[in-house]
Amino acid sequence: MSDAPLLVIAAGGTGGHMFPAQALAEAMLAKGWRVKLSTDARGARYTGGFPHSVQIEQVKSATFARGGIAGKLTAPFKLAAGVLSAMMGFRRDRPTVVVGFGGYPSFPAISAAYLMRLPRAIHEQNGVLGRVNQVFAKRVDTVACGTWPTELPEGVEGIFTGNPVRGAVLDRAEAPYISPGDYPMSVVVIGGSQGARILSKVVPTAIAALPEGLRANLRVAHQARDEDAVTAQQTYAEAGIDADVQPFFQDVPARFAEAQLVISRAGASSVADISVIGRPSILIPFAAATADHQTANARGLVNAGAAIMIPESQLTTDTLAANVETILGNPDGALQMVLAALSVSRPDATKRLVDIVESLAKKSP
Ligand SMILES: CC(=O)N[C@H]1[C@@H](OP(=O)(O)OP(=O)(O)OC[C@H]2O[C@@H](n3ccc(=O)[nH]c3=O)[C@H](O)[C@@H]2O)O[C@H](CO)[C@@H](O)[C@@H]1O
Repeated sequence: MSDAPLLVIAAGGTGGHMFPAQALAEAMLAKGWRVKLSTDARGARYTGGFPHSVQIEQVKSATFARGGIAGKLTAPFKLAAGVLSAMMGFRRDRPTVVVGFGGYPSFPAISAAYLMRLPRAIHEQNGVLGRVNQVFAKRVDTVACGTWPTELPEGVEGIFTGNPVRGAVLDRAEAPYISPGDYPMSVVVIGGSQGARILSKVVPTAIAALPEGLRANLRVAHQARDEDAVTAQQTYAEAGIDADVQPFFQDVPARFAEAQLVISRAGASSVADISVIGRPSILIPFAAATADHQTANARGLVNAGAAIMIPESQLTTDTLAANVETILGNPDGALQMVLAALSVSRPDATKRLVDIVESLAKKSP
């Protein structure tokens, strides 16, 4: 067996937890470390992009949030079995450092690391700790935060690392910005990985309601769910707006780079992409997100003066149209928003995470 140091990454559930985990895995392999990933069946769906040399271990994950009464009753036993199995694995593998990225599948490995006093950290992507990260915030050496500020329990000091972003986003970090003016301009509308119904309802009518002079200059790229696409496209067409409506844009980084304005949900990665490329934005947090974490995600950009936040409850054609006009009607203000977004961005989030792992490794017995 190689005597290279071993990083165990524990993550799961959704892509939101898995993508930053993948970024760290790639960076540590490049540093000559071995990497193991501990996840569950749901998380395993997002492992396609992980390098082949990452050994993937599937754990049985248990959550109190699903599975009805039977699920709630058996969850503690499943969790305990998972922790025991992780401890046996750690006795064999002797990890140098363990890092959790949230989600229930990260519970067994971080618990085992805590019980065995192994150097350990968690990374939280959102501005509010998820349930599992909440449990461990006081029981790890380092709490790394993808969003800043993050609401942390009293006595816990987080480190702002940022959320790792894709290479295609980094390639366009600080892309030159053409301030709004009397020429063709581009607006990008995205609703997170699944698209957002409410944006398809309100954004096309708001754009259609803009003053003629402004509207005539706009091209819109709008991510819409299949069931909303036809109506959205029609509304744009009737208002004479050149709109490209798709269920998912593969080239969001390139489109952001060309955009004068982004209208978006406030998922952690969307916010990170907007910050790193540096674009003015109107953020509409998903009101039903756990602990309203999307509002917390938006706060950094809003406080810096880089974004306008519209709560879902206040999202109407009129409020949105007024805010779009405010941004696109003020070239200097739009440029200030770009600079503000860049001032709070963390394009080096992966490197900051690597630094944390390397400094924890010094504590390894
Ligand atoms: C509904 C919900 O609960 N969403 C959660 C989910 O976000 P969800 O996965 O929806 O969204 P994120 O904003 O974190 O990530 C979306 C990513 O997809 C990209 N993109 C989007 C649209 C498109 O057409 N093409 C494209 O490439 C964005 O640029 C971004 O990089 O996990 C995040 C991280 O825990 C949370 O912050 C979100 O609250």
